[in-house]
Amino acid sequence: MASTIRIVSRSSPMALAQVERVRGLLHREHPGLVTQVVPVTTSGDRWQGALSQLGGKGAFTKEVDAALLSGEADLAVHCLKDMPGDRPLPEGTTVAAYLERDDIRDAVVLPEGHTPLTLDELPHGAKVGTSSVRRVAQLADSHPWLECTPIRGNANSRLAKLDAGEFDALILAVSGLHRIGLEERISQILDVDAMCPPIGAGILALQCRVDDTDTIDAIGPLNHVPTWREAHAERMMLHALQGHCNSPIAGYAACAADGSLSLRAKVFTPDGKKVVNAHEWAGALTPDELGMATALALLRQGARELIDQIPH
Ligand SMILES: NCc1[nH]cc(CCC(=O)O)c1CC(=O)O
Repeated sequence: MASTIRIVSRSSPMALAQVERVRGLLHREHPGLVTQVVPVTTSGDRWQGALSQLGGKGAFTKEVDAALLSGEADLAVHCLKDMPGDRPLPEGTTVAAYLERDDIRDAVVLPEGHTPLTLDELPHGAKVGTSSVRRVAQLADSHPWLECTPIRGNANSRLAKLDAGEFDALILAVSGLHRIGLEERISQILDVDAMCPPIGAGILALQCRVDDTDTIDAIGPLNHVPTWREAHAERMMLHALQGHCNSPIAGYAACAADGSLSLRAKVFTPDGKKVVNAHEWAGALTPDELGMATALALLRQGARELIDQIPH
């Protein structure tokens, strides 16, 4: 069993909070274990422009992967939703555990001290800060009077821009706000039917080297099986769709208490006017097979054309 585990982390408050959660779980499981944090800055953190101009995929994971593969660190903690979905993990690494899933919903946040409002109550032309093509597409259709405006940076810096008056509202993940201790900033939680979450929402994935059996053994007890099943179904669906970073894709698997697994998924046009929608139950299928079946259901309805028509 490992005596020390070095955990590579981006330096945003959310990333550091995620690492602290993993350290807490590891220390509870293995009281003698020593953990260390190895900080990195990724190109996605440095670049404030559109992610598509950065080669898009992997902007937040490239430097983290390098630290793992070079042996500078043993473990990486990723938001699953930020892991590239169109390509396999870097050769030599694996996700050896998924932590129990947090809230998958998005929330509306208003400037500090503002009276709570729902999206429906925001005035005509209100500036809503979000760069997510998934959020923009759904809002364009459901709330056409709002003006989505790009915003980048970590959640804390986005909130600072909101409080400085640059935006009238933000859309942020409920789970992320909890992780940085700012859930009291939530003005409205958006139901999954109103704002379908991204693939992998609220899931932390623990990545390590495939040959590092010490670390794999140490993190094994942290794996949450229902989350693992949901993650596999969602990720296979995303992989089979072969989206790009401008394709509004949304969806979530749900593992019920009796173990039955379902997957709902949607692909939108950027203006949200057209949507293809699938909802499949696993029955006897494995999570991967459910993901593939759901992707096929979307492709039969024209998802490929929809995705390929979007410039990227
Ligand atoms: N794109 C940044 C990011 N990556 C993961 C989360 C939230 C936590 C999660 O879903 O795991 C966030 C912040 C946000 O979208 O508000």
